[in-house]
Amino acid sequence: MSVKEAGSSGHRGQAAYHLHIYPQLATSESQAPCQASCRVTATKDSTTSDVIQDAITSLQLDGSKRYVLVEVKETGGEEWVLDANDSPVHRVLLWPRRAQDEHPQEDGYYFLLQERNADGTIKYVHMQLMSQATATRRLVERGLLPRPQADFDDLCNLPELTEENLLKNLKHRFLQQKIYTYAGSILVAVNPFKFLPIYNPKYVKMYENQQLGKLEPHVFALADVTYYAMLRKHVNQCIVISGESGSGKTQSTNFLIHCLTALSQKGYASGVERTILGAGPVLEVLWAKSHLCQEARLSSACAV
Ligand SMILES: Nc1ncnc2c1ncn2[C@@H]1O[C@H](COP(=O)(O)OP(=O)(O)OP(=O)(O)O)[C@@H](O)[C@H]1O
Repeated sequence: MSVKEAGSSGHRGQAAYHLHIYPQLATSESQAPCQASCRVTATKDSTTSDVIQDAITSLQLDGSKRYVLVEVKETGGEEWVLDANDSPVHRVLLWPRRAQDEHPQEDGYYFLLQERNADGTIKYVHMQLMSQATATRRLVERGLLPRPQADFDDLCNLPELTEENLLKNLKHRFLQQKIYTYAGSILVAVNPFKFLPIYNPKYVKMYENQQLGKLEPHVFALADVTYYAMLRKHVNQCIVISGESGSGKTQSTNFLIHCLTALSQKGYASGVERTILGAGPVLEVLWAKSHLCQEARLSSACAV
């Protein structure tokens, strides 16, 4: 992140800007890098020394040590050590417009706060990691590696399949109101507990006769491939819906039936859907009674 105009509250009535500064320092004992970042308010007249001083205060760093401010430009991985009298705000105003707004550090254009050694050279931490990251970035820029993707609509495409990555991906998508994610031909649904406007006839039409995975994951896509597989192969199809209590199985069944009846009727105002949905609870009871096993509560069936 870089700079954000903060109105005219700066020194001497000048426009003030927020500079985002990422410390790249090693703590003396563990040599683990310091992670926090800070936001410093500066004007065009603020020098690098002023900004470093504010960052030291904000990050509660050891003021007896010497620090440098390094401007990082993503393009080409350029890094520039600022002189004590340079104006960091002036540097930022030369960045592309989009880079001047707040953005994640991985999008480039930011400041690093690094420590100087006694001889004036910069004390680099995690050189290996940094050069690895720079090398990867350059390979991406040259098109030799795929661009890192923000989220994956199919969990099978995760670069590293770990529980943490999987949950992170589901959460990232959920926060963008993308409640459905594929895992191959399996559809994972995260219960939003609120109505989302993604179940109207427009969506039935959009997913009709489309290959699974071509469009954004959706329960209608599953209904559609099942319906057309039945028509093509003349074989009964089965959709298994599983999840803990309250996860949205009944709701998903209703959406599936809604889509299946719409596809079979080619009209959306049919009474068939209401009849099938109305029969659901009765079918569930019959199913549970005919399967007198311990898991009866967890099982239900609906034949259309
Ligand atoms: N896709 C969805 N969109 C909006 N709300 C949903 C969705 N799925 C589930 N819900 C909400 O979650 C509630 C619980 O869902 P549902 O009754 O389908 O769970 P269930 O898995 O069938 O539970 P149980 O196993 O206890 O019968 C619903 O009443 C509904 O409010």
